[in-house]
Amino acid sequence: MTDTLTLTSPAKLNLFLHINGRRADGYHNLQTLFQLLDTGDQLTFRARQDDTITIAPDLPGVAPTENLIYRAAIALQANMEARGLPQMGADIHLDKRLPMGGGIGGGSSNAATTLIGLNHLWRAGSSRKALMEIGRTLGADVPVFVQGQSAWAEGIGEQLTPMLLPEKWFLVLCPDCHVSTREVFCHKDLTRDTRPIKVAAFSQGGSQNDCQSLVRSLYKEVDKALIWLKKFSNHARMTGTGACVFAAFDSAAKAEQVFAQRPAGMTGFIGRGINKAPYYNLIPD
Ligand SMILES: C[C@](O)(CO)[C@H](O)COP(=O)(O)OP(=O)(O)OC[C@H]1O[C@@H](n2ccc(N)nc2=O)[C@H](O)[C@@H]1O
Ligand SMILES: Nc1ncnc2c1ncn2[C@@H]1O[C@H](COP(=O)(O)OP(=O)(O)OP(=O)(O)O)[C@@H](O)[C@H]1O
Repeated sequence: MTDTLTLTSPAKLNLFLHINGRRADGYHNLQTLFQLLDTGDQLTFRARQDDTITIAPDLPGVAPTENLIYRAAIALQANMEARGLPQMGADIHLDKRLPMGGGIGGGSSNAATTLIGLNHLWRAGSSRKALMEIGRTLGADVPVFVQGQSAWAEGIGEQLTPMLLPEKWFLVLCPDCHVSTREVFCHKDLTRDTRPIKVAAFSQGGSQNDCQSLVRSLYKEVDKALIWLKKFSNHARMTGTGACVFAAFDSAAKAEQVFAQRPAGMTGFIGRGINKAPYYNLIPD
């Protein structure tokens, strides 16, 4: 076993997102289908013998101690201390490729990849389930990335059933605006009374993203991107609370052909749907 590890921290899409109600603690019960993508950030972990955690480079607009990578590392250290294991540290390098605040889960994925990477490097011996519990304290979307499989999700996003989805090619457009997840969930006009559906009843045609109409009305950039993408796909929609929008294609060539025609100034990427995250086999079941 070496003391350095490089992992891809994958993006996710919410193929649909239904909001079924608000809980007493303010969080929302939802149903969603998480699709992992092969596109992601690169994280390199180098173990240290002292207990210091360093992360480079800094993320613009994020205080170092608020970086979800740092918070994940500290949470794992605390868990190890509680189990009487020796403290270790790490120098972590982040090659940020995913847009932030786009609804593709980059921060949550970084946190999950850190839990998995450091659990391995530090020989902490935590199970996938134990790491998912730690992940839950960091954000609603962290457990699905720790589980490392595309999945149907309920509860606040933590009750997960792995799904085998067709590995399509997704064109993701990233409108130039930052949508706050909290702002959307707190908004008075959010649709939050969709009736729960059964997993078998899911089909792209019979589902929606309940945040989409609200976010379209608040952010004209999202609206414009969706109008454009719908010219190429009837199923174009927003992921999470936005701002990114996506459409699925059967081949890379088709996705690239559409992407090449994108409006001037529009950024985005093409990613392949994957059923398992690249780090899936790093944790024993
Ligand atoms: C919208 C999704 O991206 C769908 O995948 C997630 O549910 C959001 O997950 P996340 O970004 O990890 O969210 P968190 O960091 O846990 O929460 C951010 C804020 O979103 C709201 N929030 C989040 C998840 C949820 N099920 N109900 C909520 O109401 C809360 O106001 C919370 O303060
Ligand atoms: N390592 C990190 N990578 C990205 N964002 C981070 C990180 N650490 C903290 N953050 C903060 O978290 C916020 C949300 O980031 P993220 O990229 O996960 O958004 P998102 O794609 O909208 O996520 P979600 O789909 O889970 O709502 C960022 O705007 C940033 O302030």
